[in-house]
Amino acid sequence: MEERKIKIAIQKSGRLNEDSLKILKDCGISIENGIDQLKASARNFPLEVMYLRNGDIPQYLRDGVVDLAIVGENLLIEKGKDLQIVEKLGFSKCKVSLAVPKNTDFKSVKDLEGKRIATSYPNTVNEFLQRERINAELHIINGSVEIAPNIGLADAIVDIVSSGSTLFKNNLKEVISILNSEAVLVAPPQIEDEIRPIVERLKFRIQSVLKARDSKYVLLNAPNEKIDKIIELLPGMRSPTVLPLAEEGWSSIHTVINKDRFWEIIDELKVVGAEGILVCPIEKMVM
Ligand SMILES: Nc1ncnc2c1ncn2[C@@H]1O[C@H](COP(=O)(O)OP(=O)(O)OP(=O)(O)O)[C@@H](O)[C@H]1O
Ligand SMILES: O=P(O)(O)OC[C@H]1O[C@H](OP(=O)(O)OP(=O)(O)O)[C@H](O)[C@@H]1O
Ligand SMILES: [Mg+2]
Repeated sequence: MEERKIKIAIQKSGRLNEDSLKILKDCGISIENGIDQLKASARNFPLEVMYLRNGDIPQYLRDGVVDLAIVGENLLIEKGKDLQIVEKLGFSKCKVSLAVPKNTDFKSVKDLEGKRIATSYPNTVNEFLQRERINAELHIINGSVEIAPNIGLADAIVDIVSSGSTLFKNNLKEVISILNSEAVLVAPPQIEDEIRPIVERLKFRIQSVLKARDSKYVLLNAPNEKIDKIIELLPGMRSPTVLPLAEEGWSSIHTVINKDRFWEIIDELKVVGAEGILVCPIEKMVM
């Protein structure tokens, strides 16, 4: 009997497409490429990719057309509250924010009372307005929401903000951040027993890739009398590796450092006497 494959939905084109395929590739899963194709099979993993519109994916998951998907977390808040997050993926980070024309004197959320808000995310906005006990009029538009205030269609907008340059170009300012989002691996409310082991295998690989993306492998040399001080500064997976150098009285120390704390630790290491510091990317980290 042929092994059951899991079907994963990836955005057909747009913000999530490239990084979604990249994370699968980094998991060692090679997919025959073809953006014009609707689906593609992995050569070395029981997985089939279906290229779909982001906005359609929640319904495909519920209908069982696909078993998993990569979408923006903001989409779940908008139309996928019943779906479950299997893993947060760390890319496509953005906010869903309320913005108003730059020259608007906006003091608080109360200023929205009776105003017109343009958005592509009506459920998210309605939930926000209810929470804040505000009545406002929604204008649902599917794209280029940021031009709505300039053409007189709305007093405010709610849309995705990342660098802020779209707001800037349209003379708008962000006044309230409603939620934060990043790409997530999602599943329907119930994962079928038959595919659960494959989902777990994929999740394990993704976690190894994400941990590696967050970490650097650091090698350095130090005189033996400085080793204790240096080790105090190093987190490491368990504890750092210390190896003798050919030169008497010196050692090489190897460890793993989280990229967020990286420069801070390197500066401290130099101060206590580390030399010849090498920093290397890590491909996978299996814990
Ligand atoms: N500027 C951005 N920076 C970072 N992430 C973003 C940005 N814009 C959108 N995203 C994230 O990527 C997801 C997909 O956005 P994109 O604009 O590519 O597709 P869409 O128009 O929502 O969907 P569809 O595939 O249905 O056309 C969003 O839900 C959001 O999570
Ligand atoms: O803060 P920024 O970095 O400017 O990003 C925000 C913009 O990015 C998204 O649009 P996208 O470029 O995906 O185009 P779309 O409207 O066609 O989806 C989003 O809808 C905003 O318009
Ligand atoms: Mg968009």
